[in-house]
Amino acid sequence: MQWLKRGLLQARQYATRSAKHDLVVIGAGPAGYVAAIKAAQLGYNTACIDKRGPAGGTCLNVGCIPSKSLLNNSQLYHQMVGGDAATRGIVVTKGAVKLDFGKFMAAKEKVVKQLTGGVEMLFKKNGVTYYKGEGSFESPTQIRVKPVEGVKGAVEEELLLDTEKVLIATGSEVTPFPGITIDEQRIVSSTGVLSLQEVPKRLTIIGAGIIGLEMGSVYNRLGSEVTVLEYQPSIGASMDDEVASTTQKLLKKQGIKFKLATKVLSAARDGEVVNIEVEDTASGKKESLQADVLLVAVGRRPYVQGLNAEKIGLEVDTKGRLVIDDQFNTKHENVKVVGDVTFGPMLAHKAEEEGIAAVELFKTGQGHVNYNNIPSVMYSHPEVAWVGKTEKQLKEDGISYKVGKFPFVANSRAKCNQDTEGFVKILIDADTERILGAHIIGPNAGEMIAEAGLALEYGASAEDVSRVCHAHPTLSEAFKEANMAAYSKPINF
Ligand SMILES: Cc1cc2nc3c(=O)[nH]c(=O)nc-3n(C[C@H](O)[C@H](O)[C@H](O)COP(=O)(O)OP(=O)(O)OC[C@H]3O[C@@H](n4cnc5c(N)ncnc54)[C@H](O)[C@@H]3O)c2cc1C
Ligand SMILES: NC(=O)c1ccc[n+]([C@@H]2O[C@H](COP(=O)([O-])OP(=O)(O)OC[C@H]3O[C@@H](n4cnc5c(N)ncnc54)[C@H](O)[C@@H]3O)[C@@H](O)[C@H]2O)c1
Repeated sequence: MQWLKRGLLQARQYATRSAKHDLVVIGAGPAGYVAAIKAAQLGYNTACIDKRGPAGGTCLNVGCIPSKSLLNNSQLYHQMVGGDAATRGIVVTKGAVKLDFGKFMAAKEKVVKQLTGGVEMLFKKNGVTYYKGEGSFESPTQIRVKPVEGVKGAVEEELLLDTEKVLIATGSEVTPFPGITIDEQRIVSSTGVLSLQEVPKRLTIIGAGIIGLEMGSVYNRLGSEVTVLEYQPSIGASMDDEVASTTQKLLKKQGIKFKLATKVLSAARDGEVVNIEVEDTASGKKESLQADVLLVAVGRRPYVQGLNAEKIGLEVDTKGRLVIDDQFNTKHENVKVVGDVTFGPMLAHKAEEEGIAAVELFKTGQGHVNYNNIPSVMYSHPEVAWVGKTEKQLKEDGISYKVGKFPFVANSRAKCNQDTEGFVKILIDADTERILGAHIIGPNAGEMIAEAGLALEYGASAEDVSRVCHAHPTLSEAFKEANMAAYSKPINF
């Protein structure tokens, strides 16, 4: 009997604990956490798994949120020390304003902690079970949760979750640059650049996309000599061409140096210095550069490591994205995929919309995301924001269009704010005058683009927007006037 007792005890020790849920969401980033909350609200017994520990994914931990804290506070600092305060009659005694870089970084960490903690509170409030651990497929209806070393609050032993439905939201990771080793000290990714120990004297950035330009703006304002190396002949990834060239002009005026059409041949750390070899793609001329910190920001790629997606035969395309149909379905009818790990722009708000739509599709069979109406915002100063079609896309699609433009220099609020750089550009269908795209470079462009999104969603014409009473004096009057310019004439320019 003694041996039987011992055997039973051992079996109990080795048996994997299990739990049952209606829906398991893998990943607690903007796609996953929003989906999990929505699912719980719709009555599903929902679990969410994340191996990072703190919820919120890339966006809250090492993306949108920390970068916007640094952008906001560096702009404030720059306004005080860069002479801007003086032009407003605010006297800042030379040397009186100092940067406490430790506290500057602590402010960023505080907001990250508040928001990631906030998500975990929302999980509790809505009855979502949160497992801190790595989720992997055993079968389409069984997910194993494994402990993760070093993660506070992680599950202590493996769990097996039985579930009816699974939503994959495992996000993305930094795209490596072949031959360049990231040490997150001197050669950093977007994660390392958010946590530097000091302001580098020389910061070189590979990639003039959104991360490169946002982080370049931060350190340029703090006093670094910033050089951006870009393979393409223009900056700003998918921006409208005219907006991209204006953005480059303004960032150059702020002190950022650009080397476009430039191929990076190699980069390696030598003690405290990073040596970079580049080549001009037109002339073939080679050049050696030195930096104190090198940021590699050449994009992000889908992340499926540890998911065991192959065990259930999920398809991955040549770019590493999990393949789905237009309702987020994989080959298994109970497994859907949303966010950065699948098709579409890698943006937090796109991921959130997909999370909600996928859960609604599970529940009711109805759910939708309008991919022609996903805004993009670059949080530089001035901000750059756009939604809908660019001129280039309209030309490629053979759609005839009209352009309405209005500069902020003619907007009274921008004048009061002494912040007049940039313009609003509206693209409308030449026949119907329906709005097809909006492109804004200017103060608060990121807020203003929501009005364009609303107009686009409801099929508004430029005249519809122009006949809506906009408060005076506001920056949004520039949006109204650009619409007037598109179908008729503006008043103030
Ligand atoms: C520096 C930077 C700034 C950015 N700024 C903005 C911005 O201002 N606006 C914007 O819209 N977008 C921004 N982005 C992009 C944005 O962060 C992403 O588009 C967004 O986070 C994608 O959400 P997601 O939920 O799909 O994936 P993620 O946020 O990447 O979340 C995926 C989560 O899944 C977890 N996970 C992965 N595999 C497993 C597994 N097997 N088991 C358990 N957990 C797993 C990961 O730990 C991660 O927490 C920024 C990105 C960066 C890097
Ligand atoms: N404000 C925001 O919404 C925000 C902020 C940061 C990041 N993000 C998202 O994060 C993702 C990643 O951002 P990112 O800036 O790394 O990518 P990105 O795609 O925006 O830009 C990458 C840039 O690197 C360039 N590049 C690629 N290979 C190169 C090479 N070998 N040499 C030189 N240049 C090269 C590309 O031409 C491009 O201009 C993007 O999808 C972006 O949407 C969004």
